[in-house]
Amino acid sequence: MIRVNNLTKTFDGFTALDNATLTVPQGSVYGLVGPNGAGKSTLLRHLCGVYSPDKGVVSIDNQPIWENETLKQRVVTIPDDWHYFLQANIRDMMKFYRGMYPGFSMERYEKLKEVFQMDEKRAIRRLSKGMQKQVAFWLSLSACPDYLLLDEPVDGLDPVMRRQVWSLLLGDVAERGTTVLVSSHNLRELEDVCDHVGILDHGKVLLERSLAQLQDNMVKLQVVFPDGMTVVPADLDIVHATKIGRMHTLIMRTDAKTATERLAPYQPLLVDAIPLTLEEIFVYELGGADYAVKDIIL
Ligand SMILES: Nc1ncnc2c1ncn2[C@@H]1O[C@H](COP(=O)(O)OP(=O)(O)OP(=O)(O)O)[C@@H](O)[C@H]1O
Repeated sequence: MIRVNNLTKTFDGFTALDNATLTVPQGSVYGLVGPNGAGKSTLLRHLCGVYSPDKGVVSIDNQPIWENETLKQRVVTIPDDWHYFLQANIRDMMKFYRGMYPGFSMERYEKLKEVFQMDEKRAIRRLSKGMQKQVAFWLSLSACPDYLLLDEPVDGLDPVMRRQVWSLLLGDVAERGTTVLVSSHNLRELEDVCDHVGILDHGKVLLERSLAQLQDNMVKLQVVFPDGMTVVPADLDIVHATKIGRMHTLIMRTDAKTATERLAPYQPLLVDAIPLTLEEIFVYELGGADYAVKDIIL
């Protein structure tokens, strides 16, 4: 489990992380979402032990990661700007990873060669940006880490490779219990893969939730009320309502069963629960806050 408690980091008087607190449960895929400059990369650099906290605690499996060489061998990061030795080809970098990470599996490396289909003798600097990212995934997954930290991981990958990479990652989560923390600007991109989401803005974690919590707490219903009933009853806990013709679309802060029961006395002609997107849930969860939530996460 990853725990970040009241983490503060300041650069020359500028506060990049401001009392940030979050928890990434074991075996989860945690999406860290926030706009440019929110502090995502800075947080990830603390988690892989590159930065030391000014204040607060950053621990993995209850041990501080800072200057903890043994723990770092179980944590692999793919940063936004993945680094390689300038003259290295893929095989050279593989040897570097194999030396760094005791969990590195040559068998996995050979298997993944078939997925990524690249000539190991190719100089990495001659590869396209997207191909370099593929190499980063190839080597990182071969290292069989317990924790995988990904900064904007699929940027630069084509749609087919994105799907491929996500399927490999989710396979590792299911089979090996790998814990994945993934940062992104875009909640939409994380919708299908994350089971936990945290929102970071101006160095603060605005909220974090598990998907199960999110899905149980809010419901979207399409409702048609009987003739003559044009106004939605005020006693329903409605966070958002729209109407097209006779069809009301209601977002209510409860679960689908309770919502249907509460609508029953009004004898609706139709009640149909439809899925809420993660974006909708976050927008309405944060709806009362005095900032442009949509600008933060969409
Ligand atoms: N080494 C540094 N020195 C000075 N300021 C820094 C440093 N690293 C980060 N910052 C500042 O901290 C803030 C957060 O930066 P960070 O790179 O963590 O944001 P981010 O959420 O990853 O952004 P992006 O989505 O654009 O990559 C920014 O204002 C950035 O300028």
